[in-house]
Amino acid sequence: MSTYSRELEVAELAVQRAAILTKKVFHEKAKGTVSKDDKSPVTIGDFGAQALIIQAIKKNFPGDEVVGEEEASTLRDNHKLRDEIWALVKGTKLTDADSEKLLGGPVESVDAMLNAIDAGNSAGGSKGRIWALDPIDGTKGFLRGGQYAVCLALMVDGEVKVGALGCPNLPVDDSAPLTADSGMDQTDAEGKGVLFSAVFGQGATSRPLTAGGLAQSKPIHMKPVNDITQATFCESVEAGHSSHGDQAAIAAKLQITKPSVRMDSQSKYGSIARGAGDIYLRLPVSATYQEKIWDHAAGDLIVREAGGQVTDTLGRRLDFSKGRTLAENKGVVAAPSAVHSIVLDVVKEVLSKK
Ligand SMILES: Nc1ncnc2c1ncn2[C@@H]1O[C@H](COP(=O)(O)OS(=O)(=O)O)[C@@H](OP(=O)(O)O)[C@H]1O
Ligand SMILES: [Mg+2]
Ligand SMILES: [Mg+2]
Ligand SMILES: [Mg+2]
Repeated sequence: MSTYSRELEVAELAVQRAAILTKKVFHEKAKGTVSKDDKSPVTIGDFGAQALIIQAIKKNFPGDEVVGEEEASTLRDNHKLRDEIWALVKGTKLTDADSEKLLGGPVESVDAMLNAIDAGNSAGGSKGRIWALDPIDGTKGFLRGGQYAVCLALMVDGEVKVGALGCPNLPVDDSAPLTADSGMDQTDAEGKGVLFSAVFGQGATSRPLTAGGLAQSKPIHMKPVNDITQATFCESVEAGHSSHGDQAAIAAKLQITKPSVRMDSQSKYGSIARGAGDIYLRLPVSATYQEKIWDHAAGDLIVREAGGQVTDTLGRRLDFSKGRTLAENKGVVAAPSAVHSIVLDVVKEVLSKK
């Protein structure tokens, strides 16, 4: 057995099972959205997916810690919301009985569900085995029928070793053209949904996210960029999450002519890793915001294993060992290794003029 093969299998199945839940939530009218302290939305899908994934991790690797985005305090006070989530969580399982068994079976009770959600409270850091979990990345995209991702990564002593990204609204076909997703409902066309994964030193793969699809793994690679002016770059939908203005200035300096592709979530990392796009730029808007490790860990590994380089705007590798946030990094620049330094030089030039 190759290194981390069991962790990879558990991660992939856990992400696949969580995506069954998130798809169900999308198709139900009431998505149970509440606002968090930072005004960002969280839905019954985010809580339910976090419970299912942490349950699977704890059953298989009881000593591991989890840095998860959500926590259960609002649910302990709001029983209506809690019960809606419980109905979802207890009704979600994989169709393949052996796979379901491998995940450790269903969550036993409401209390076990709340405790699983709260077990995502690790402080992170540079020692030991710690999973980074974003049960729904791109919650706004999820709500509007755009891109979102179920994201899970294992870090060992601060380095990402395993990553899995479930993207229910991306096409399965690695060569399908990349399209902007703002405002349109891309959900649930038959055959949609891709799972990207990677193990450190073993390459990156994609396969259908659906039942049975996990056996159809194919290696993925970033597309060689021979002429950077023809490159496709992706960026966040929300202008508050990355600077569209700085990104446009960088593209203009690189003489990139194609318009940017705006999509929510780590589906940007998956999309460039399989060569559907080329470059992902995330230039900071705020001087104080620290990126969260769960928004980047799986994508960082998948892009690097597909032949890419990922750094911040100063050229430093993303450092996942600093706790729950990327406290030592500013922004993200991801591109094929062969052209990363060309892009980074222009990023620095544009930022230095501000
Ligand atoms: N101010 C600020 N700056 C940068 N990033 C922020 C900021 N606020 C939030 N977030 C995080 O952005 C996550 C979604 O990132 P995306 O690239 O998908 O953004 S976007 O929704 O398309 O704009 C989103 O992840 P989810 O909460 O999981 O959806 C947030 O963690
Ligand atoms: Mg969120
Ligand atoms: Mg996120
Ligand atoms: Mg999230």
